[in-house]
Amino acid sequence: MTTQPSRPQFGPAPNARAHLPRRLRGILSLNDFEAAARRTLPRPIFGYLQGGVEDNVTLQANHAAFRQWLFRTSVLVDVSGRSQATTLMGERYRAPFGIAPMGLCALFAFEGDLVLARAAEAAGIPFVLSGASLTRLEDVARAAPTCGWFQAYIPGEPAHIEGLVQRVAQAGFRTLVVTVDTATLANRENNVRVGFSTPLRPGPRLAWDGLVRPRWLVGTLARTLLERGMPHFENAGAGRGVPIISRSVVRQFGLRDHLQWEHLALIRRQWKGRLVVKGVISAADVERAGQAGADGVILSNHGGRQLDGTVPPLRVLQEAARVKGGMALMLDSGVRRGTDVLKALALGADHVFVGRPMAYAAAVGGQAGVAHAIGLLQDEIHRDMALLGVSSLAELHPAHLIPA
Ligand SMILES: Cc1cc2nc3c(=O)[nH]c(=O)nc-3n(C[C@H](O)[C@H](O)[C@H](O)COP(=O)(O)O)c2cc1C
Repeated sequence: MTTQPSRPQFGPAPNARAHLPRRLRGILSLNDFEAAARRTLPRPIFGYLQGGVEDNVTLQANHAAFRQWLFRTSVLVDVSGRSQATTLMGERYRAPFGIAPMGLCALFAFEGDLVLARAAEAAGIPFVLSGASLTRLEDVARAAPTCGWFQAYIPGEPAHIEGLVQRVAQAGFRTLVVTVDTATLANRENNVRVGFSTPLRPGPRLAWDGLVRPRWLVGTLARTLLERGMPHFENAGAGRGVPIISRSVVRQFGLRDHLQWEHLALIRRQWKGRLVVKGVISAADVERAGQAGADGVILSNHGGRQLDGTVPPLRVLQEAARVKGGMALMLDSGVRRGTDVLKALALGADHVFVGRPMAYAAAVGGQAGVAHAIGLLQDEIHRDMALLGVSSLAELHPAHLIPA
């Protein structure tokens, strides 16, 4: 037993959040960002970001999955030196979570991808740039030289794979995430209902949706058009894709329903950096990813945006942990709380990713908003580790959990 020098703990002071921009002061948890983003973003854009697929069975199950586990705590253990720093695929990160890849972030906030990348870089957590993003991947690589990962959808034609892989490597990314749960486009009825499409079609409805969100109209759309020009899909392949607003252009998604594990093996042969497979949801596929030479997998159901009724990743985590071999095992879909992060790590995850709340945070508060979101989750993990009775993440174990 060691005697600690006195380390006073202060409770929440009345002005504890005075340093935050006014818009962020009432945001006490990641969940609080959603309502604020709804007030900030035009209806079609918020709808695209928030939406799931069909009846939202998976979207709801993702959140319920974390509630199906409850903690067994250890008390009177010295947790004064606790740390949430972690090593993942040979890199050191300051927290066990990162920002999941999301398309179109430059529509949520001015320079949205850069805002997310810079906030992650400053906090020492990974940020995954989406292959459906509107910012040139080379610019994001500069903004997040140590924490930037790139996510690609496998181009349907093998000839296009090489060009993309070369471009990502030349930009300086060291981790390539290949998303594999998109054999075809999902049935996002929600997008139709809210008037969202890619490209967005200009018209009276879109104009009205923008006019009733003047802060977004001026601060994000007008500023982007003036300073950066019309956003395009920049990173779907080796070259530039279609613009985000157009009356007539049709976005070609390319056929992906013929892709197989051999295509992943082809990428493995060309990509010399770390390779992560995102969107697997079964132990059998985790094993196949390992056989194809992946360095890691992200268990994910795309945040409930692909096949409705897919099992939440948390439910398959333990079976995946048994077969992961030397791969890093990661998870996303529904992570909102420090307790969610600790539950996932206790069940075998090495790292988790958060999607929507980070985009909401960018919409509400730009880089300060994302920094606030990251800080909230870090604070929760730090507090929860103490209450749970662990000093390092390596101590987390299934024995910390009991089914609800
Ligand atoms: C608006 C939006 C766009 C997304 N775009 C992509 C994408 O381009 N590539 C990808 O692999 N996953 C994409 N995803 C899925 C996320 O990477 C992640 O799996 C999911 O958001 C995690 O669930 P959560 O939002 O509940 O945290 C997207 C998710 C959202 C909400």
